[in-house]
Amino acid sequence: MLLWTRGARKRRRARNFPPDLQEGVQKRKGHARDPFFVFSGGFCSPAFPRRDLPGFSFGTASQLCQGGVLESDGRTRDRIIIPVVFWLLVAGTTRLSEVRKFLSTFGSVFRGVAMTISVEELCMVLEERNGFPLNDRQREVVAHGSGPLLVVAGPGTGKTETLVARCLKLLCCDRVDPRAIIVTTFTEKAARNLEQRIAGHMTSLQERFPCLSDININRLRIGTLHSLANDILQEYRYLPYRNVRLLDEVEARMFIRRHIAYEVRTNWHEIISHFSYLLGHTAGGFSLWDVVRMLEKLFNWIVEYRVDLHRLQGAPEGAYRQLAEAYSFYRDRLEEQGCCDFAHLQQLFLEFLDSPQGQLFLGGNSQTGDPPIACVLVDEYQDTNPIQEEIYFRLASAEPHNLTVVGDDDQAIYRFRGSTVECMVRFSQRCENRWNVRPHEVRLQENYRSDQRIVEWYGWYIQSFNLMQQQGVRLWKPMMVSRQGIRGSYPALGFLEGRNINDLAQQFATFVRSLRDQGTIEDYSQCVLLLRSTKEASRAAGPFVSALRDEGIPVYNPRSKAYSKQPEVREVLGVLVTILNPDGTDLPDHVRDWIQEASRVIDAYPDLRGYVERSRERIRSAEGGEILAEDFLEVVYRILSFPPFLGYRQDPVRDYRLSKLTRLFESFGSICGRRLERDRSQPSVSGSWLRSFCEVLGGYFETYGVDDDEDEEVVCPRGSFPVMTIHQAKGLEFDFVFVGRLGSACAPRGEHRLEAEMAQFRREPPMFAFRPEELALQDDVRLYYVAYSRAKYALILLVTKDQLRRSASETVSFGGEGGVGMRRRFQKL
Ligand SMILES: Nc1ncnc2c1ncn2[C@@H]1O[C@H](COP(=O)(O)OP(=O)(O)OP(=O)(O)O)[C@@H](O)[C@H]1O
Repeated sequence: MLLWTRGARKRRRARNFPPDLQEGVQKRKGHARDPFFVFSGGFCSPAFPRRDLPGFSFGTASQLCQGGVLESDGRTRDRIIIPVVFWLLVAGTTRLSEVRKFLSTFGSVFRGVAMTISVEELCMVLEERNGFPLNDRQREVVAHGSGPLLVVAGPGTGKTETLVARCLKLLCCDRVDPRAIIVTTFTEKAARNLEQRIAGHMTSLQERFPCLSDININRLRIGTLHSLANDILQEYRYLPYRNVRLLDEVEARMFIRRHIAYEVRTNWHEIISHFSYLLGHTAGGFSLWDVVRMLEKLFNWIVEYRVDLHRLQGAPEGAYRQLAEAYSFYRDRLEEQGCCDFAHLQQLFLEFLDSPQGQLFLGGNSQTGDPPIACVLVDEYQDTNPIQEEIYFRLASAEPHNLTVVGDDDQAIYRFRGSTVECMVRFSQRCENRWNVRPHEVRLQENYRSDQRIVEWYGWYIQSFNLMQQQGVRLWKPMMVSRQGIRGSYPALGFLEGRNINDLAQQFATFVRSLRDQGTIEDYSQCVLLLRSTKEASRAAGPFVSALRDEGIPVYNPRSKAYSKQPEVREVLGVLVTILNPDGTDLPDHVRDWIQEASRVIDAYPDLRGYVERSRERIRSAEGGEILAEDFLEVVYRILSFPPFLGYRQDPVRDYRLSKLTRLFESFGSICGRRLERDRSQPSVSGSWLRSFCEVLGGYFETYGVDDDEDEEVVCPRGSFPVMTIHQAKGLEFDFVFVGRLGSACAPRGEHRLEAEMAQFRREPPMFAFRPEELALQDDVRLYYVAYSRAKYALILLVTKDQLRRSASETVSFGGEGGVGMRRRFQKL
């Protein structure tokens, strides 16, 4: 259906229409005929050849109605709605508000206008694409109308798929403007995954229902809360965020080291002695990097847990008052240097939401055509922190508070990064207190991942702890059921028992080998070994990794913290220092090692050697204090342009490592400067710059350990056996899951003590307070719960005899009944 008007009077009226229609009017201005309004969806049949009309703009009736829910059969649409709208336009009632009023009044009578599809039609297309129908609970989430919604989704219950379907329902059935929807999740990788799934489904939906073809999902606001906050603050050119450089994690640490750590060590040392528990040791002798680690945690905590600074300043204990001073000092330095870290980005975003610009963002901006924020969808809500919780509540502050949160409180394992499960556990209470609305709650309980015996085991496991039954620890859930129908010919729950760790590792490697030799698995990447730490040290993954390698099984262990030990990394570092300090004077031992490794490649590759010699000569012959032509990063890029580094870049793993190194160099350069100056007394670049280069980068590797980057698309390369931390395996699934290093004591760690201690300073204290020991146990139980729920066909525990002997008291990994209960349920292999 096509509507058009003639003459200037009508054209003036057209200004009342949404911007994209106006644009169409403008485009047609110079044409012989006067403007066309082409309404897609309900106003034109699906077969209408819209793409054949270049220069025309298309609008939908729901854009007119601003996202009202409108559905109808074609007859109602063609015979009643369209003629009446046509009549309204011809009769001169082209005021948008009147057309809207008509549509919303009669839309409900006729069940709307068919530029939308029904939830059934949506689910049908999703089912065709996925190969499975959504279950009733999942449909309930998808079909939920308005108001807050809490989805408690156990492992493998398809929560991501359900969230994707709900987002599509808002777009296709409710016709909410994509710009009015915010979708967030915990990591960039997960955000991209959501985006891809939505885009994939949307393509099929648009092919099937051409009336949806005007939906542009590129306009969806989808990402992590950090990335969205950054984009929105820039888009709105929020004054306090203009010309501000966002520091990434590495830069923020280097910033603290350069600008704050020394001050704290000299002026505010009570902080260091009081909070030394954050470093895992209590004795003195802290390096500057130790202080950085401590301050990073404290400053983030202050911002993310919304500490009341006045209360902290007024505390009787000196350490608290000093902390308040040090924090203010840090904030001032950030401001002075025009920088912002991730925690303060959230703080700024919260302030923005209260500003007039923020109100425009939330309430809609008629000038830019941005609609009001209508729906907020949050995945992995269990990993939220209090400042993020506040942001979500502000984003959804307009009635009817369309805030959908999805997560599993039992899989909250990121307290050490500042997340707290309390946001999820108290969500309903918070909605009631704040909005006087009780959210609709849906519990997804059908598991599509694991054998029923595995599902029963981890369901029992988490409930077997009295502590987990206490109020405020976890949400109530029904027992999960497995819908996968997986049943292997081998035990779903088994354990391997070794005389000692080396014997256990050997048994494990032989068992893995036999799985493949007997054809139970086709590829080692169908399995995984999950550990708390995958460092290849004797107390962590070392014995298992060696045993696998001895069996000839290739191992994939990207989080071994061995990044700085990789030859290509050390060679680049060594070549760089060889150039910058030609005489090799005043260098710490670890840097001498780099140089030694580099000398081998410099000797072996003439082009590289030529460049190194020329550069050294330039530095030697420069005047003291002279600024050199090439800055530090230019030298790095030149080094990488010569063999062997050029060749290394053909190998994806080495290429990742070198890219990561250049990112680290860039971070260092942005904080400590890139310009190279000839030292006044030595034939090298400035001694102080060189010292900070060696200390900062060398110290960084040592303090934080650096992991290899992982290929984001490939969980584990085919042919290799993955060894992963439990954190790393979150969200993944494997046919055979081995869990090792069980039963480690759950002593409270820094984050637990900090949370318990600092709760008194929070603007909004937690609803339920726990002791550090309780928090530690809860976290460890959740960690093993995540590990156990990754298994599809078989879960195999790796235990030593000694562990089993002690296991009556070591319930943390075996459940409330200890090893006795575990042995009853698991079969010895
Ligand atoms: N209704 C369904 N019928 C069959 N399979 C389903 C259904 N819903 C989801 N699945 C499948 O279940 C598996 C688990 O889904 P998904 O990865 O979204 O789980 P999850 O809830 O995010 O798990 P976790 O919390 O453990 O990461 C996926 O392979 C998904 O395709």
